[in-house]
Amino acid sequence: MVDKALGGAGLRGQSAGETALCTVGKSGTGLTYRGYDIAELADKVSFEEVAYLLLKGELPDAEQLDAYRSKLKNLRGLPQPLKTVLEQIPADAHPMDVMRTGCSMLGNLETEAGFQDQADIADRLLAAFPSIICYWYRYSHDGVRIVTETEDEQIGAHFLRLLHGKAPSELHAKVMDVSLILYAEHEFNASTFTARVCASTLSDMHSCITGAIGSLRGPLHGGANEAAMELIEGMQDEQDAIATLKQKLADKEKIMGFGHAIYRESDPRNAIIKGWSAKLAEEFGDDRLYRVSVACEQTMWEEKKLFCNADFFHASAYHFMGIPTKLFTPIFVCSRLTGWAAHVMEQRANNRIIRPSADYTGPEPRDVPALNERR
Ligand SMILES: CC(=O)SCCNC(=O)CCNC(=O)[C@H](O)C(C)(C)COP(=O)(O)OP(=O)(O)OC[C@H]1O[C@@H](n2cnc3c(N)ncnc32)[C@H](O)[C@@H]1OP(=O)(O)O
Ligand SMILES: O=C([O-])CC(=O)C(=O)O
Repeated sequence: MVDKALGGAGLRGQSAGETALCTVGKSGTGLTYRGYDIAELADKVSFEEVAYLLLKGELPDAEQLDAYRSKLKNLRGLPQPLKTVLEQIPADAHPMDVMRTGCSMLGNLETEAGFQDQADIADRLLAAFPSIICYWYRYSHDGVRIVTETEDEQIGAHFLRLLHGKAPSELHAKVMDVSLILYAEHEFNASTFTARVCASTLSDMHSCITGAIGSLRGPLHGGANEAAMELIEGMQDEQDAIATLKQKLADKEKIMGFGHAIYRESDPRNAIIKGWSAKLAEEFGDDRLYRVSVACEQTMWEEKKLFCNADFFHASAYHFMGIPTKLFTPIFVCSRLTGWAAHVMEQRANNRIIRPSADYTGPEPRDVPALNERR
């Protein structure tokens, strides 16, 4: 029998294809990448190892990991025409639009000549995305042209160094690494499905990823981490959090960072990022945002049986690390690029154009009236 919540509109509960990349809501804590449980990956490996796992099929051995990290480090520079484009984008642009333009522009400069290039293009985007967003942000907000090549082994630490102009603390580097792991892959979510639909027409990698960025931008998907931050930053304390949420629920407002299309009781990524947010709050010295977040979590469960998804505690965690709210969803892009590209490759390897049918609800067949007969 179809779970009511998983039936109906939005293709909910319907299989739209096969994947060997990920399971959501099935085994272990409820999320696996190529068979490995998310909790174990977040505990034991780095984001570069997860990227390798998703893009190349297996976890790397020590030698492969070293070589992969060196390769990515060498791909962090941006071509001058791309920097010139980024310098034209105003400071008040939405950073997700910057990501979309950056990816698309790179597609003009480093076009995928054929599918034999796909793995290299994916690696290039993985290395270049933090450079694109931070180059634009630092130029448009601080007036500096940053050097995007750094010696950081890990992409999370590299991102924080580009953003803040100094090496991150060990704790911040660790949390960024875990965050990138948590966001890397999630089966047939809206943005990944966008990438696969585009791939199914045999389009190029940059087009698939550019489309996926557009889908992730919305507040019902990746944009929820920014919306969650906007919600909690106005809350003074736990009592305020409870009262605000009850009012919003009474007004039938959607609370961003809660609920999920597939999970029914919890999102396994939440407990992990929540734990790191608690540690960051302690270090930050002011735990208000953590406390109000916990009050929101309890209230939403008591009132609606709705739970925090991956985005909710990411808001406080990123804030504690000094990351501006508008860069939250671009970080998601820097991570999910791995899942998107892996899905594009998987789609290409066993492709049939994705073209579902629709249930027609329009008028019965009729004659075209002459112009002077139309009202
Ligand atoms: C990384 C990610 O992309 S995770 C998702 C991030 N998005 C958000 O956090 C946005 C807020 N959440 C939502 O809008 C939804 O929960 C979605 C988009 C994630 C899933 O949507 P759906 O699959 O349609 O949700 P679902 O079928 O479980 O909804 C059941 C009921 O709960 C309500 N509901 C679901 N989420 C919320 C919420 N966050 N706040 C208030 N009510 C909610 C729905 O309106 C629906 O009510 P109804 O039956 O009266 O219409
Ligand atoms: O799976 C979904 O629908 C949304 C989500 O959590 C993700 O993409 O990480």
